[in-house]
Amino acid sequence: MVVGLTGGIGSGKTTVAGFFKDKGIPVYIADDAGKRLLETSAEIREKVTALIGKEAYTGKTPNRKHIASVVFNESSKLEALNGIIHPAVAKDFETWKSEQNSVYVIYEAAILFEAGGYKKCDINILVTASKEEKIKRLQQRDKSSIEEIEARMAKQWSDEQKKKLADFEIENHDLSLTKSRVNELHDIILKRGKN
Ligand SMILES: CC(C)(COP(=O)(O)OP(=O)(O)OC[C@H]1O[C@@H](n2cnc3c(N)ncnc32)[C@H](O)[C@@H]1O)[C@@H](O)C(=O)NCCC(=O)NCCS
Ligand SMILES: Nc1ncnc2c1ncn2[C@@H]1O[C@H](COP(=O)(O)OP(=O)(O)OP(=O)(O)O)[C@@H](O)[C@H]1O
Repeated sequence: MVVGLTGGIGSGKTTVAGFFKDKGIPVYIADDAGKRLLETSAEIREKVTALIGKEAYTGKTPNRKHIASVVFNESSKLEALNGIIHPAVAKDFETWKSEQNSVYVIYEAAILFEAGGYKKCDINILVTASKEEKIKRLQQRDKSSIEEIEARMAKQWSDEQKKKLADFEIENHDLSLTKSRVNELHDIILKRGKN
């Protein structure tokens, strides 16, 4: 089974994915794969340079801050970038999945619902936190400005929209409660795998 795991920026989805990993579950992080492919695929480099301009890369190294400043302020460019990265990530995930030996794997993606990836998952989990908590965590983690954070939030669906499509929610406030919820969902997923 493929279990999709998502949540808005700063909700704590990578932290939650880490708790599943601690239980021995293979975890694929689409954000990381996207970054790796942006760096290593010559085909993607060519397409992204054509879309964003020469400033997108310094040599072969992507200038992610510059790319982000362009796409999160211009929706058509974000859509085009998604159109370049998402099919490559989907292909990479299929290869990775075929190499795993587990009742289920976790597919962690920031825009699982927005981009439609949830349709390919057997179960979908949404990680939530309040807007204030998310902003506080991101400011601490990335030293991001409120404007940068809000520009990304504006490109994502609200939790209310996502909840309609999610099978389960993990409210991520207190980390020990989050961990217990992961244990509970792990048991539920294993049971489903047996049916
Ligand atoms: C624009 C890029 C270069 C910015 O890189 P950066 O290191 O600043 O951010 P990172 O990739 O770590 O993403 C951090 C968060 O930004 C948000 N975010 C990233 N991509 C998107 C997107 N396409 N739409 C909405 N929010 C997004 C998510 O909440 C994500 O968790 C990068 O995010 C990117 O290539 N995005 C487009 C491809 C994509 O959708 N990747 C994510 C899943 S494959
Ligand atoms: N329950 C929590 N209490 C306090 N801090 C937390 C909690 N959950 C996560 N964090 C911290 O908040 C930050 C954001 O968490 P994390 O990176 O897991 O979120 P994310 O949803 O994957 O973020 P992004 O959307 O940017 O990829 C991290 O520094 C993490 O250590």
